[in-house]
Amino acid sequence: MTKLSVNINKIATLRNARGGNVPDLLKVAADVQRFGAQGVTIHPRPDERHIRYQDARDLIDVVYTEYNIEGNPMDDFMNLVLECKPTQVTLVPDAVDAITSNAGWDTVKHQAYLKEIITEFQRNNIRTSIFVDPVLEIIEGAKVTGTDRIELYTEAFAHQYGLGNHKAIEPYTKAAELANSLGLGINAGHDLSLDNIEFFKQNIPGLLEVSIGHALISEAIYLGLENVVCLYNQKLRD
Ligand SMILES: CC(=O)[C@@H](O)[C@H](O)COP(=O)(O)O
Ligand SMILES: NCC(=O)COP(=O)(O)O
Repeated sequence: MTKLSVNINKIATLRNARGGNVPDLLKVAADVQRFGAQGVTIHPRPDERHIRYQDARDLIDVVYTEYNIEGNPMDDFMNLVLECKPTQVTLVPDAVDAITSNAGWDTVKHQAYLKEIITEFQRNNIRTSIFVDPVLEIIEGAKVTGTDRIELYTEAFAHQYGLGNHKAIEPYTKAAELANSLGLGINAGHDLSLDNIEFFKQNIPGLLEVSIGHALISEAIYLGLENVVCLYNQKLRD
């Protein structure tokens, strides 16, 4: 069974739009777990445009499944993760002004840097995962960093699959086979959705966890919209 970790960034985006506490991020985190998610993911960004650093702290008492914090390991992020002690930290090399995560690590070029950071998190009993493209040298480089897991960056797969190009899965399958042979755990995420998740899962041996946010929250809106419009109409009847 592959674990589903729900990324709740978008709930915080919606909350921040009005400055209050609707929707309630902590309630959503509690609810997704009650509904069956095996993990909660957040990606606090330096500008706190969605998840705030205080949210990461408040979630410690709410997340009783796997708590996964993603981000670029700059000093503030490192300190936050070491304070929160989540189940897993996922290191993502995104620029401060990136709209969303848009690249995996170059695990060859940044090997010494990653090794040092990974060692620090592991010393604090935090499992590590690093965000990578499905490139064989990059997977080999990831092994040398000492990371427990990799997270396959699935944007390219999701995009191509949406265009009908099912062959786009091939580099991911090969990367997963190599990761398995090297003893690296495999996570995956970015733009996974109800449309592509089944095919992805079927083609990735040993897929331990997927973190899904943007599509899942959008799908929740669509799948809940009919119900909510009906509920309003019931209350508005003469
Ligand atoms: C690491 C990754 O793939 C991300 O998808 C991410 O956590 C989403 O971040 P945003 O919600 O800020 O786009
Ligand atoms: N690690 C990927 C993640 O948490 C969610 O990415 P997305 O589903 O919002 O694209």
